[in-house]
Amino acid sequence: MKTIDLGQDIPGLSLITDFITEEEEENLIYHINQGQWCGLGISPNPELKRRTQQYGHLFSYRYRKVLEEYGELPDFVKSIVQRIMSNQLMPIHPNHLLVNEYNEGQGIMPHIDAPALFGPAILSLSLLSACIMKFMNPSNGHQVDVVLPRRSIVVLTGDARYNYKHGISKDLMETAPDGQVIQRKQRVSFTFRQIIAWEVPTDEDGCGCKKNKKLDQ
Ligand SMILES: O=C(O)CCC(=O)C(=O)O
Ligand SMILES: [Fe+2]
Repeated sequence: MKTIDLGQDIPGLSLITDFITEEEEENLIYHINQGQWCGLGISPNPELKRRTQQYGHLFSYRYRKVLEEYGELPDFVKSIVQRIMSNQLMPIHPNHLLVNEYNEGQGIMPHIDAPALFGPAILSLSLLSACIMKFMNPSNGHQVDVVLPRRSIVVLTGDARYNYKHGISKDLMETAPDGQVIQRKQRVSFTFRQIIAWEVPTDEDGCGCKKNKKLDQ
């Protein structure tokens, strides 16, 4: 495990490499392969252009609110959550786990995770394939590309969480700022978050984007 503080590029951004072992990665993939996927026409969240699974709570992208509490995060992530807490990566226990699958040619549009709904730390664990996460501050256009290696966890707090959009391109091949070429294969990510409210107050735009615009597809 090695912590890389990226605060010089974007305040509040850090990356921990080798956060999990290869055996742990295999075990996580084994368990999600037993789970129910949604997205790509399948409810809940049929409109998503990638497959997802949610644990802890069910968040609806269409209605931009939490619809249901499922209960505790599953046993197969308990040791990972303990590691998150013992390394003080989150101020409060995560109560939402979002699993995203990106096959070749799939990505996620630049977005800010709804500030009114999710807590101050957003963590994302990368499995099976590396990718580049693109950060962009809409108020000044500042852009930073960060390589997320396989089995690393990226931590977004402060500016990185609230003032920068993050997204992942659909490109099959990407070049990192250091010249490293990343060949995208199937990537699965585990995003750990704390749900702090079930819906955005009606007079507030909780996602940092235009009203009625879909949240983060
Ligand atoms: O796949 C990732 O690492 C990021 C996912 C993400 O940003 C999200 O679902 O809000
Ligand atoms: Fe996000």
